[in-house]
Amino acid sequence: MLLMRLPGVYRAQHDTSLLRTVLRRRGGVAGRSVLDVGSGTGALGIEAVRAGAASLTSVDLSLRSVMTSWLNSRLHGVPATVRRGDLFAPVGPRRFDLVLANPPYVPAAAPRPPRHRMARCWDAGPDGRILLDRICAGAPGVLNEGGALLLVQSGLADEHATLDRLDAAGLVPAVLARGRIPFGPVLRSRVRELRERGLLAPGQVEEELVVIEARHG
Ligand SMILES: C[S@@+](CC[C@H](N)C(=O)[O-])C[C@H]1O[C@@H](n2cnc3c(N)ncnc32)[C@H](O)[C@@H]1O
Repeated sequence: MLLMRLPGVYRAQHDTSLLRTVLRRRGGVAGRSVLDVGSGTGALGIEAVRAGAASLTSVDLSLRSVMTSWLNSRLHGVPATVRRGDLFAPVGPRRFDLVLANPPYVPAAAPRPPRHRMARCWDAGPDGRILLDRICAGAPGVLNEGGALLLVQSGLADEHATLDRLDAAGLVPAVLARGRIPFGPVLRSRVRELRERGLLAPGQVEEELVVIEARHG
């Protein structure tokens, strides 16, 4: 898929493509309303509309990402409502049949995600869970009955915590897919720190990506 990208916007990567593949294979998108939260280039939402989604809303905290999502949706002839803001806040009381999320999930030394800079696309606090936990807690409030959240994360950010939190929020979670990828530049630069913190096994050079589905009702 051809996507334009303003500087500072997350380039669609392995996590994006794993979630896109699951979306294609899983089906059940035709006629559904879709929310793409943390949309970046808009790749996931565009994939959903190509699979027949009836409507698409995209949200990102970054103005450049919002502009990029909007431009890519026009480039691909995909009607989309694009909003800037924090996670689910910009959609108000609206609910959706499908919520797609590839949030920041990389463990970082800083206790909070950065307010600016590219690192906002991946850094998510010491355990990598700042955004994941908020998505787990907030998802029931934006899902229609019978709807589902499809989320991708790294195994380094504790997939069991995600499954537990989704369950605690009243959703029914399951792992749909896994993929192993070599460390990218961000993880390569943090190997020593992550080993010292026990998040990486000695000799570990690959990261596991996990796609989790959580059904509402
Ligand atoms: C890993 S990138 C994923 C981008 C795109 N969905 C993809 O799969 O290629 C995470 C995105 O989340 C956005 N983001 C970070 N914190 C956010 C927040 N609190 N609310 C909304 N979006 C956020 C970043 O700007 C970035 O575009």
